[in-house]
Amino acid sequence: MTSDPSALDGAPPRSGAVPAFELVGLRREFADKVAVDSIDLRVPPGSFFGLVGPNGAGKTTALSMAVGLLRPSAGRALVHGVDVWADPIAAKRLLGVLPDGLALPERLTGGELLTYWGRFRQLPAQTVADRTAELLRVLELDEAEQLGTLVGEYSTGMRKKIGLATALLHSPRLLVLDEPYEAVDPVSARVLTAILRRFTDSGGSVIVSSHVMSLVEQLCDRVAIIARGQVLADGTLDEVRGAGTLEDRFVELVGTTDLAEEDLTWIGS
Ligand SMILES: Nc1ncnc2c1ncn2[C@@H]1O[C@H](COP(=O)(O)OP(=O)(O)OP(=O)(O)O)[C@@H](O)[C@H]1O
Repeated sequence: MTSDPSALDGAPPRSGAVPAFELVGLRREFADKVAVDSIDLRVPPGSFFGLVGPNGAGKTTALSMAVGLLRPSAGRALVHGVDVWADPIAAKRLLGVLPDGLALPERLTGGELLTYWGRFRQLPAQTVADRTAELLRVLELDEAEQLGTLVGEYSTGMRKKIGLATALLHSPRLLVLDEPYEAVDPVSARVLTAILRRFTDSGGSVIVSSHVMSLVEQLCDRVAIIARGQVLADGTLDEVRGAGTLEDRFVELVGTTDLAEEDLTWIGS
């Protein structure tokens, strides 16, 4: 990874390569609320990028606009130079997405869902069959498949995993994953990390959103901290966290809400 101090605080890295992911003045209002306030971000190819921020910071709104799920009020989102809103078909070929609160067809098994998804993506039938079997095995969903378990009967973590499998199936160049580790058990989390690392090692780029600073610190080589719809820091992990931890930097930028002596005194009374 490049270590470019100009990448701090929203300034783009100087690298000439087309970014894997770029947001330019991306903005979204809901009535009179500004959820995402004209943000700029550039993520070089091969990055493992973490988007962190407190609840309500605008992470899901920004990522939803960036992958073509939510129309921006203003600005642009580009995937490997392709404008997601001007050329959605080309952009979506490059993109694998795990959205927040993914709506899945509940009456299909995981295998049926992947088969349907692969055909919808116009992949050859044999490729879909091979990748489906492999993904179900690696993500430990094969036993549920053998039992005929429907996606509607999946646990929250299993739903995350099948969602990730749909994002990977067409072998995209960029993965955008909203809270991929949420509700995933530690063993599955290791498998997920191994998959994502293999993906970046082979030249793919990953964007994850998370609240878990230690996880982002362990996984990501680039980070942005967002709060109140604005990017407060952006750069390599070392640039953003400086001499302390990412959590220290996060708290310093975002602020804390301390529990006062007189708050919630009725608890345990
Ligand atoms: N459909 C909507 N209608 C109105 N306001 C919305 C809508 N979606 C999001 N918001 C508001 O936009 C802001 C950003 O929300 P968003 O879900 O993007 O935050 P987030 O960083 O993903 O939060 P969390 O970490 O809690 O998931 C919040 O104030 C939220 O209330």
